[in-house]
Amino acid sequence: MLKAYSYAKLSALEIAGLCERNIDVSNKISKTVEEIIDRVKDAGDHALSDFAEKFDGVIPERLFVEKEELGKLAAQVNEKARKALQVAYANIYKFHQTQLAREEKIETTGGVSCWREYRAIQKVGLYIPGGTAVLPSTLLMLGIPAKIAGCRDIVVCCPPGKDGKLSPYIAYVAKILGIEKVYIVGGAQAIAAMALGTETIPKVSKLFGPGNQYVTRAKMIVHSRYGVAIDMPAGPSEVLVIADESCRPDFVAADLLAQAEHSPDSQAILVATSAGIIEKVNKSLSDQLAELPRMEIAGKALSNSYAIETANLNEAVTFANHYASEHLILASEQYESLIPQIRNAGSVFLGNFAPEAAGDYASGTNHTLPTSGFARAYSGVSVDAFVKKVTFQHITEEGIANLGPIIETLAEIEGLEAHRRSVAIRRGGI
Ligand SMILES: NC(=O)c1ccc[n+]([C@@H]2O[C@H](COP(=O)([O-])OP(=O)(O)OC[C@H]3O[C@@H](n4cnc5c(N)ncnc54)[C@H](O)[C@@H]3O)[C@@H](O)[C@H]2O)c1
Ligand SMILES: N[C@H](CO)Cc1c[nH]c[nH+]1
Ligand SMILES: [Zn+2]
Repeated sequence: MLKAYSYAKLSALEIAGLCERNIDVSNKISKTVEEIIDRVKDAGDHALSDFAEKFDGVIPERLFVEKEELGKLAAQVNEKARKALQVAYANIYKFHQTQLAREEKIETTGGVSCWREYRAIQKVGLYIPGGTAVLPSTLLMLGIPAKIAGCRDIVVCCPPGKDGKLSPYIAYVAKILGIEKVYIVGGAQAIAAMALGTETIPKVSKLFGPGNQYVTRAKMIVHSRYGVAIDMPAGPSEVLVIADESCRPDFVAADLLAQAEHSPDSQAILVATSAGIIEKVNKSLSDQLAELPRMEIAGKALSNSYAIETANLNEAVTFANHYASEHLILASEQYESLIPQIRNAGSVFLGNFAPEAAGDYASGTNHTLPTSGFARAYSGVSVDAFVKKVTFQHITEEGIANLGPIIETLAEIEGLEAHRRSVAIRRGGI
């Protein structure tokens, strides 16, 4: 099932090639997305309806979901689902609540104090995927930190279901979060709408959320073209599992399939310390794949994935650091000793009993994470992403007397006389 490579036989170039994914080499996705953005800019809501018909096969009656309709949809959610969403909400809230620690005021020089204060980003746009599967869990993952941060205007966009309506689960989560601005729009057009504003959809300052390659590319383009901030590129899901002899091959296969079922362009990578483990996992993959409702999607993702045999766990972690996966699972009893070596990963799952689905839904950590190697430089979503950190400083007369000569010398070095004078004038003479 998974094509296998031996790490020892791979050149640096081949390793780099294996680590590349979802790169729009022919610019095909970029071109499509640019056209969508331009159309939304020119035709606003009208373009949104056209694209809904073209890509979703339905035109929603209204883009905005009125409060009453939101309530009616939410009421359709059964008790079991409500309970599960509430437990997930409570755990995610608990984990995220502690993320805004107050920072101390620091006196850097006598009379000179500096500190930072958090300020919520006022207008944020949350994209909730809904192409092949509607993800109410994503609304929890984005809505909870936005609320904790104190964002004032929270706009949510989600593609229409086959009936042209919003999913009742999304409506229910919006209700528990107290979010009222919910719009039935999906894809790159939703990103363009929130970035530029339309007759109905408000323009926001920062965009959040995962999505397919069109959505992710759209976020990157509106960021560079229109200066709208984005959380990070969070595209097709991926997982890398490091496994040694202490792993459970059937658990490993189940975790690989859990990510593979997201989309055909997802990647599920196995890095194992023996060919025997790869063989066992491959056997289990075939057995388990045959039972999945989303077998076709998962099968395509697996054909776009691979396994690597390494000599030991250290080598396996070295590869994982190159790959920089969205999710990293350490399916080994030795997981603790590997933690300090991990450099690049969005979210890490330790031991044989930590399925990645736990982080997807309910353990408490955020599931909106960097893909395609962006975990080398980006973190997943947290409360931090919804705030700006503003620095403050207060300097007394004594403070400027203490630090002034240093500032004046630095201004002289840079040849910026007005800078020097702005200090000198306070010290009693230019
Ligand atoms: N990285 C993360 O944190 C994370 C989290 C959850 C999900 N995901 C990923 O999100 C993605 C969800 O994808 P999805 O497609 O199911 O939902 P989606 O909501 O991202 O995309 C659906 C939209 O894509 C647009 N679209 C579809 N085909 C198109 C085409 N040919 N041209 C232009 N636009 C087109 C349509 O407008 C449609 O509404 C998956 O790849 C999943 O792996 C990632
Ligand atoms: N695995 C996804 C992030 O890549 C998140 C998710 C939502 N629902 C199920 N899974
Ligand atoms: Zn998932």
